[in-house]
Amino acid sequence: MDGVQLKKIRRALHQIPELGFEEVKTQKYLLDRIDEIKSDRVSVSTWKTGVLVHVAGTSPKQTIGFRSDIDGLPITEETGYEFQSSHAGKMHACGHDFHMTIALGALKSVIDQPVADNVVFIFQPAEEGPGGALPMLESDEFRQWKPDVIFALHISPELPTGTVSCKEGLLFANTSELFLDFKGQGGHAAYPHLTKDMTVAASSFIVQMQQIVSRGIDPVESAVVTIGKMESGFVQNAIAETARLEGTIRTLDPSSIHIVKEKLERLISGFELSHDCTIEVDYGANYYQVYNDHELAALFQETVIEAGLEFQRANAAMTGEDFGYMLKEIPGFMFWLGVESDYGLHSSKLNPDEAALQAGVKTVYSMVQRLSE
Ligand SMILES: CC(=O)N[C@@H](CCC[C@H](N)C(=O)O)C(=O)O
Repeated sequence: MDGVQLKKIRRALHQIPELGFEEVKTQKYLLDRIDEIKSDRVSVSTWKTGVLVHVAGTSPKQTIGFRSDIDGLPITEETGYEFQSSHAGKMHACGHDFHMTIALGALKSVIDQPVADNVVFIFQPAEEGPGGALPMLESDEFRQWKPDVIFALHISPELPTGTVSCKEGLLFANTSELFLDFKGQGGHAAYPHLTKDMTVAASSFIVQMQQIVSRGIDPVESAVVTIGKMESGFVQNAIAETARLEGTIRTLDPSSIHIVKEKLERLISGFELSHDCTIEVDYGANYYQVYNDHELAALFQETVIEAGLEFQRANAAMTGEDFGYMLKEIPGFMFWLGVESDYGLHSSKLNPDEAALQAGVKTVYSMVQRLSE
């Protein structure tokens, strides 16, 4: 596919972002495009809102998997693009429109220029939440074409367009979502002494919880606790009886996440006592770390450089990815692809450079060819 075709696909996908397991239009769009390019060596299957495409190799010894996530985020787009999201309050703010486009481009390359091994393209729902990788991995649809080796990409706004970045070992963190529901006695704004103000309790909790990482985790380990959303109250002159905090916990060491949770629960008990309230905690979706296979990451670096693409060694990041579950079971790796955006991932103004699409397709196809030698 040339740059113009890739751009067209990316823009069409960009307009229809859907949340986890609601990717109905996205699935249809993918199936329509796959239908246009498929040959008699191609078999297609669906799992929930996801899609799997198997391309039979010319003399297969193994199956190579490439996975793309397909969901968007509950963010209101502010890019001002003429092709901006047509779904109010939803946006491809994490680049999954790029990931899908690159997967379709690489699929077309594998169909047009066949390789010896079987290749399966996996379009996986619900990466942002509640997590599609683990249930998909366990599904019959996935198991029928289970790859022997698997890889995936993520766009990187911080890297120059087309630069590929990877490392062996740990790439992404262990994660746990965090939802906290505070409940106490609300009342009139003029009578605070007769209430248990949940806005004050939740605000104070956010401040206190900063010490979990700074004083509870070994400084040579890394951890993050972020609250991304806070809700409380209904009107300016009433004291809120409920408050809700939504956030995420990230750690580089899988065991540290339990330490953070244990300290959080102690803090909750203390707050329930001191603020005379109840606090319910829910850890939502938990993702296992993305750990790249050493040999495959080295082979990938060699392949990228030989293909004439720019390569930069990556550092581990506190981002999370449910692709970690696939890597726990199947050897493989994940890599970053530079898209040089003025705004970062999960920004309402994320504006990745579409010139990276062709570099992405070339990278994926070169690695498929290399693995298939
Ligand atoms: C690459 C990326 O941005 N991934 C997301 C994964 C979200 C996991 C889950 N919803 C959580 O927040 O813990 C990320 O935020 O890192």
